[in-house]
Amino acid sequence: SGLSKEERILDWVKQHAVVGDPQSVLDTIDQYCYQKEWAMNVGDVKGLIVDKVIEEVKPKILLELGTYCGYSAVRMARLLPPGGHLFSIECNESFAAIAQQVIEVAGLQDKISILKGPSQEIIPQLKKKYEINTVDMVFLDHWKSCYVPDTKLLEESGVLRKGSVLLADNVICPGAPDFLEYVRNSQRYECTNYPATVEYMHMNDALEKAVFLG
Ligand SMILES: O=C(NCCCOCn1ccc2cnccc21)c1cc(-c2ccc(F)cc2)cc(O)c1O
Ligand SMILES: [Mg+2]
Repeated sequence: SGLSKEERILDWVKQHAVVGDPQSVLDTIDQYCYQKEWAMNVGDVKGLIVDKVIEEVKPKILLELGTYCGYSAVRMARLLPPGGHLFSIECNESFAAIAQQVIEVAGLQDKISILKGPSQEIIPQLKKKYEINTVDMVFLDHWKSCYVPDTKLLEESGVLRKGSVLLADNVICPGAPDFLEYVRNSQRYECTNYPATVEYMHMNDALEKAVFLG
C-alpha cells in the first residue's frame, strides 16, 4: 500500500525541482537518493562520464535501454544538439509513467520518446515503426543479461552504423561480464573502460564504451 519509491522520487521532484530546468531535476533526484532512499539512477558520479561521452560524440539520434525514472534520459537529452532526439525503451509501465512526468518537469518532452515494451520486441521495430535509420549512440542500462543479446539484435537490425557508440552502465556492479567479453574480443568494436562507483555508494562500478567499427 502507499506510494512506491519511484512515486516518492517523482513527488520530491515536483516539490523541489525548478520546472524547465533539467539540471535542477538531476540535482533534486541525486539529493533524494543520497539523503533519503537509494535508487538505480546512473547518478552524479557516472553521470559526469556520460556527459563527457555525449559532448564528445554529439549524437543526434540516441537510444536508451532502460528508462527507469528518466534520470539518464534527462541527463543525456539536456546535452543534445537542436533537432537531436532520444528514444528510451522501458518495459515497466509504472516506471515509464513516472519517467514521462520527470521528463516533463525538466521540459524535455519534445526531445525524448519513451517506447514502452521489451527491448527484444522494440529494437526490430525501430526502423519501420519509429522511422529510425541508424542511431549515433546507445546507452545500455537495462537487465545486465540483455546487454549481449540486444547488442547482437542492434547489429542484425541494421540500427548501428560505422562509428555508432555503445555506452554500457554497470559493467562491474551488478556486472555484465559476458558483454565485456563480447565487445572486447570482437574485431568489430573499439572499447574503452571508465572506472567509477555505484550510484550514491562507495562500491566499484564502471562504464564501458564500445565503438562499432561496421
Ligand atoms: O538492475 C539494474 N538496472 C536494470 C533495471 C531493469 O531493467 C529492465 N528493463 C528496462 C527496460 C527494458 C527493456 N526490455 C527488457 C528489460 C528492460 C541496475 C541495478 C543496479 C544495482 C547496483 C547495486 C546493487 F546492490 C543493486 C542494484 C544499479 C544500476 O545502475 C542498474 O541499472
Ligand atoms: Mg544502471
